[in-house]
Amino acid sequence: MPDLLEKENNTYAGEVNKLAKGLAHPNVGLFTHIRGASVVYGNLKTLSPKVRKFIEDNVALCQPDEIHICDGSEKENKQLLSLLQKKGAIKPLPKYENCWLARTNPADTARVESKTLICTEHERDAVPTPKSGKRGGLGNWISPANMDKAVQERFANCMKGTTMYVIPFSMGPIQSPLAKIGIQITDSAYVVCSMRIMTRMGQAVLDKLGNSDFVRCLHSVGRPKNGKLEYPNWPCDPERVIVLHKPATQEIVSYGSGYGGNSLLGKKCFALRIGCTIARSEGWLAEHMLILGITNPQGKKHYIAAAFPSQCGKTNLAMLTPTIPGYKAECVGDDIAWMRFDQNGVLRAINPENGFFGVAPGTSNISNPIAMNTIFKNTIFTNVASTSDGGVYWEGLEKEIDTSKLEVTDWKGKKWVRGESKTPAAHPNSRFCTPAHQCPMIDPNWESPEGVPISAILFGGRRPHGIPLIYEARDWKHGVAMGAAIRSQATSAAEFKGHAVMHDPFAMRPFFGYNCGHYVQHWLSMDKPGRKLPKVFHVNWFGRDKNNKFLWPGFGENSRIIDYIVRRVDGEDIARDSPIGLLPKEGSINLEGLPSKPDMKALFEIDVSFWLKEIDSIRQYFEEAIGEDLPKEIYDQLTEMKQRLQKS
Ligand SMILES: Nc1nc2c(ncn2[C@@H]2O[C@H](COP(=O)(O)OP(=O)(O)OP(=O)(O)O)[C@@H](O)[C@H]2O)c(=O)[nH]1
Ligand SMILES: O=C([O-])CC(=O)C(=O)O
Ligand SMILES: [Mn+2]
Repeated sequence: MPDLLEKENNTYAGEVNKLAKGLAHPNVGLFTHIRGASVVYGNLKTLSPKVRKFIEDNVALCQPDEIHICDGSEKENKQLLSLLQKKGAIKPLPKYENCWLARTNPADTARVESKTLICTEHERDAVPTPKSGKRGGLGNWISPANMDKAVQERFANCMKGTTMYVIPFSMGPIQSPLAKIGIQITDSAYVVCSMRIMTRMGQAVLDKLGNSDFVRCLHSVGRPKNGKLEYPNWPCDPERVIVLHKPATQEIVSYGSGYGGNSLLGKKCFALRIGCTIARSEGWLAEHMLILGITNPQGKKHYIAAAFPSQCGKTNLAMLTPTIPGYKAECVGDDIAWMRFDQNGVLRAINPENGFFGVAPGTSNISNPIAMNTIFKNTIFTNVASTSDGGVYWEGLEKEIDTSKLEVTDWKGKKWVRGESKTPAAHPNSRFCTPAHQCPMIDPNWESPEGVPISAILFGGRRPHGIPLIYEARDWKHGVAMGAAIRSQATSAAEFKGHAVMHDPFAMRPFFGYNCGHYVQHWLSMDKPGRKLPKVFHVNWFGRDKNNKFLWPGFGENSRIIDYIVRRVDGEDIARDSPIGLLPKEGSINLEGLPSKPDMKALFEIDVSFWLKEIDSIRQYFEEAIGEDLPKEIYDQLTEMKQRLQKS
């Protein structure tokens, strides 16, 4: 494949002139300049002085040839998609409507936690002080001077010969008082098209912004130091990847990766890492949580929010198809929740995103029919396999796509044969990026400016052994301790190998924007007079039996647990005490109609020796990773639980 990016005439203006005559934005042709770079798309006049200054500073740094100010229009989107296609960065999937496939450099397929840093004056503001030099794994710190250096080293002249895109975007519905605005600069059209799906993007955001401040986001896919691109279709610089956040000035800088979690800066970087620092100072919560609406057979509706680590079932639960009769589920969000108590003391949540960036493998009509009814139009797929009929394929679709009659090309672009090929067809962290409004069960209130009221919060993770299917916190403090103590098997969402059980407080380990201990303190501080605190639960869909089979059928059958939760919220007397929290009374989980009875004894067994060990390892982790920064109340919770277990 020739490196089209190298060619001078491959600039955006060149493309527009050659390819897209008549499609171009009215301002193309009326070139103006910012520091020598020509504005080839968009209207400089609509930019506030602050936005203009932000662009100017970064033009001076990155030295792009051209500047494109995104308006978010359909026309613009079409142009960029055809540009990406021409460059070989994406290919169309003609089996579906307006769907595209991107294959990344195989070295750029997931978030890189070790290269994700928080920049503060004092290290302790960003990360907890670990005991005696042990690495805590709860974030990485960088000093302001080193951040400046890292930026200079990577960004100086990094956009020479290319186009700089300026993306104004809103996290949250533009008119919501809970929404926040960012501007992302990037040199990737893939990022622009993806941001258009994942956020509210374009001119309307600039109109709303006026001359107010915004979160400053700078991104470049970068280039290796030697200038050689191993995968010209997917420029990146894996060796020098870095994702930086400076809460004090609300700045995000990301270099070297085009993969969503590192490059769509509205998502993890803004909505979680910077978001949680804003939330802390303004008294609310920015969380790695799905938001689900659930209406019971009597017509009463509740909303729940749930935090599970990456690849642990948020999207699937957010798109639940209840298997018990009379229940209706509706989706507000699948990954991030911004929540604040209103003047009536009700916790209200918005989904700051506008689309789903979901894990493809495992998604099927059996596991998640709702996702399957969402993703086959206007979607960008990344690192899935493709089929000779212009469709997509991944592990989990074996029963739905007969690959014996088709040729399959794996995520790396190689021929793949089921049963013969030794590697998976799709990358385990391959994703779909799809508009939320296409979801057939999207909640009528999903864009409600004031947010939806939250009745229950769930924490969970992948725990093969020892952790029951569901248990309930005794009170808020216990619930906060539950969140802080989340552990889960590693997945392919980040760079870790294997399935070791890792600690992941609040499912936020990769996403803390400030010291995790202070974060836990912030959660404790939510308990104020006059507030209706949600009930807190811990769930585990991933328990396994002796043969390593899942004990619980999961997916749609999780509605049986959601049913139990909303009945608890409504005050039903169906829980019993146990040393670890409240467990369902026998017979209180509706199992009617399940094709085979799960082993409820195994699903709810409380093995005292397991739990004593579990508590010791959690305490050890807290002491080593968070130390004195963790509030004493949380250590007390562990002590009390241990005493209860020892008495039982
Ligand atoms: N056994 C079992 N697997 C599940 C269940 N729910 C989800 N999974 C699997 O877990 C994997 C990840 O599920 P997702 O719903 O995409 O996870 P997520 O938390 O949204 O992931 P991120 O987008 O990385 O944050 C998929 O392979 C699912 O098939 C369940 O109830 N039981
Ligand atoms: O950020 C990403 O890569 C995708 C995601 O939702 C997660 O990992 O939680
Ligand atoms: Mn996620």
